[in-house]
Amino acid sequence: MAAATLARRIGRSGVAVMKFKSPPVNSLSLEFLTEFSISLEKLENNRACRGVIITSALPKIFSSGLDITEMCGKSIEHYTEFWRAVQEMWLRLYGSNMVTVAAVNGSSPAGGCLIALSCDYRIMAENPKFSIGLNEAQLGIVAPFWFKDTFVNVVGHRIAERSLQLGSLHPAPEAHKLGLVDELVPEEKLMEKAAAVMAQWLALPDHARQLTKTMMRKAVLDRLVAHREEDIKNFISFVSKESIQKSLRMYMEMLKKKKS
Ligand SMILES: CCCCCCCC/C=C\C=C\CC(=O)SCCNC(=O)CCNC(=O)[C@H](O)C(C)(C)COP(=O)(O)OP(=O)(O)OC[C@H]1O[C@@H](n2cnc3c(N)ncnc32)[C@H](O)[C@@H]1OP(=O)(O)O
Repeated sequence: MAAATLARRIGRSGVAVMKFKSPPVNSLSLEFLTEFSISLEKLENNRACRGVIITSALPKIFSSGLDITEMCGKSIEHYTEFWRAVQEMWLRLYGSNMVTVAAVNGSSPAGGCLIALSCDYRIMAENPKFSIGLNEAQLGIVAPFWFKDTFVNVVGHRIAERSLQLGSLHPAPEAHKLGLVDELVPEEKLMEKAAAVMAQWLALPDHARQLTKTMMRKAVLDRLVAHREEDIKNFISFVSKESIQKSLRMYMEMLKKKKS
């Protein structure tokens, strides 16, 4: 696959490093999501792999979230395939038996934030120009219940409610204060710190850690599994509305104008 180049390396420590590399902004296209899920599945099935560090190969951007062009002016069949791929990615990452550490080395709005939230631990570069959050409301769209559940499980109900309603993108220091990221480190120390955190988590017996993780996350995962088709239908009916299409088009235009 060409668009989403994901470098993987499993060291002697049993840790893979996955680097998003889909210029210009690592947006989560259907192709990217499919490749990401396949990569996770391969690592999950590799007994030599016990943990994965997820980061970006691009400067300043971890991931710009779902590829908005995948949600604009496409067919029902396309929306169905795209949303199933988004669900699949989350089910694999949030439900992973591996230790997952996000080394967030750039901005991470919406779907990018979901990826970080789905990991076991988040370390972010301490650059106030980098921001992270579920900003869907700013685009005139609504974060689905499982994005919300994942967010609540990290920061708690009150912070999630305020942040989601306002569609806030939190600069790194604020994200740390809110508990949205666990640690801030200078950018050049990010991978070193991620490896140290990984070693700490891998020092425990896998079975005890994995069963505990399942216990903590199962209810939220089961909720999407039980309502997967309904969630796809909701997405299609939401995104097919002309008012939503208009909001998405205006948002894309705003992004382009910002450049000129
Ligand atoms: C009732 C219940 C119903 C439930 C229904 C559920 C419905 C849920 C539906 C959807 C959920 C969506 C979640 C998402 O993830 S939406 C995506 C949100 N993402 C963003 O808001 C980020 C937008 N991008 C930016 O803010 C910036 O691009 C940034 C990432 C900060 C990088 O800035 P910069 O380095 O300055 O780069 P540019 O802005 O110049 O961007 C370069 C080009 O990339 C294009 N771009 C950027 N982001 C996206 C994206 N997410 N998708 C597609 N394309 C993107 C941008 O337009 C530039 O393109 P070009 O060079 O052609 O001008």
